[in-house]
Amino acid sequence: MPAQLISGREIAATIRSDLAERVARLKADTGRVPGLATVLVGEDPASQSYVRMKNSAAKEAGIHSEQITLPADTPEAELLGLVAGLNANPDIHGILVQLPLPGQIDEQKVLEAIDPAKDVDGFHPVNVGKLSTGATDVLAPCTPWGVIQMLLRTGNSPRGKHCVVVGRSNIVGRPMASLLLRRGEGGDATVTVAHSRTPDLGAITRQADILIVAVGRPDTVTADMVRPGAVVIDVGVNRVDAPDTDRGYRLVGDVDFDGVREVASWITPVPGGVGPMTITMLLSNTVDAFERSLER
Ligand SMILES: Nc1nc(=O)c2c([nH]1)NC[C@@H]1CN(c3ccc(C(=O)N[C@@H](CCC(=O)O)C(=O)O)cc3)C=[N+]21
Repeated sequence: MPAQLISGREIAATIRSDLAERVARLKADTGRVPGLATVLVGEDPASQSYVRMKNSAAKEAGIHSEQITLPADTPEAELLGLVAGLNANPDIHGILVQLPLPGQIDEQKVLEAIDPAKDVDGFHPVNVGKLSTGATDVLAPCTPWGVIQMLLRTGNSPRGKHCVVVGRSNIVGRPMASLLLRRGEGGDATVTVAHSRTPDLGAITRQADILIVAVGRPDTVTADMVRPGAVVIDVGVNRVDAPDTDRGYRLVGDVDFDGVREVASWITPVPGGVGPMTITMLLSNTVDAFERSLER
């Protein structure tokens, strides 16, 4: 029997409608709404489309959303100045600087300039440090946080399971491992982290009850690398040429979907899997950041 699909699109829609209700209630109670600022430097088409999707999703949930677009040759100092202004802006509770940034800008410096309380990406070293020391009152990076929600909402709690994470990036692999290791709901897993340079990757991935793949290369995981009955989460979003389509490309994940779906018990599609959850958890983090700002 082929694997059941984990529809990120459906789970995201449920969470977004809950968020919209939460925002409406907060607005009735406080007269204010959460505010999100997205900053895009340059004109990379994929980044433009992600930022557009983030803004429209925010507006649909009733979140105030501002998009700031700067030219590709913006000096680092100017971007740092913009971030300082957003840090001081009482109508903005979440700041997202779209990555990657152009070469003249030191990404780490920009991420460190964002007020940790407004860091809805969860990339500031203070938030990274808190998460990796097990804090639960922290803004968690959107993609791995979305993966946790997908697991919980399909009855696939990671508690007591062997989770294998393939990929060690700061935006997915490392925070994914931290979340799975945390005490409490969504955590309590046994975690192995592997990556593209792991020799005999299949020997590791075949041990997984839950296999999470975030490498950024199509066909990184094939059917022979998956234990029958495993849950497979595909974080990859790769554009591959497809001259016969309108857009000229097709999106595929890091997992050989057609092969692996015959072996796994559950699997996420691409598109319609983790991607929509990433955007949803950004909204969720923005509402959380707003609520915490009210408590201060
Ligand atoms: N500061 C920062 N934060 C990010 O969260 C961030 C970033 N920079 N840079 C780039 C990556 C990538 N990312 C995605 C978000 C949504 C989809 C998504 O919704 N994908 C749809 C399809 C979209 C399409 O059709 O192109 C899907 O998978 O169904 C994908 C990728 C966020 N990122």
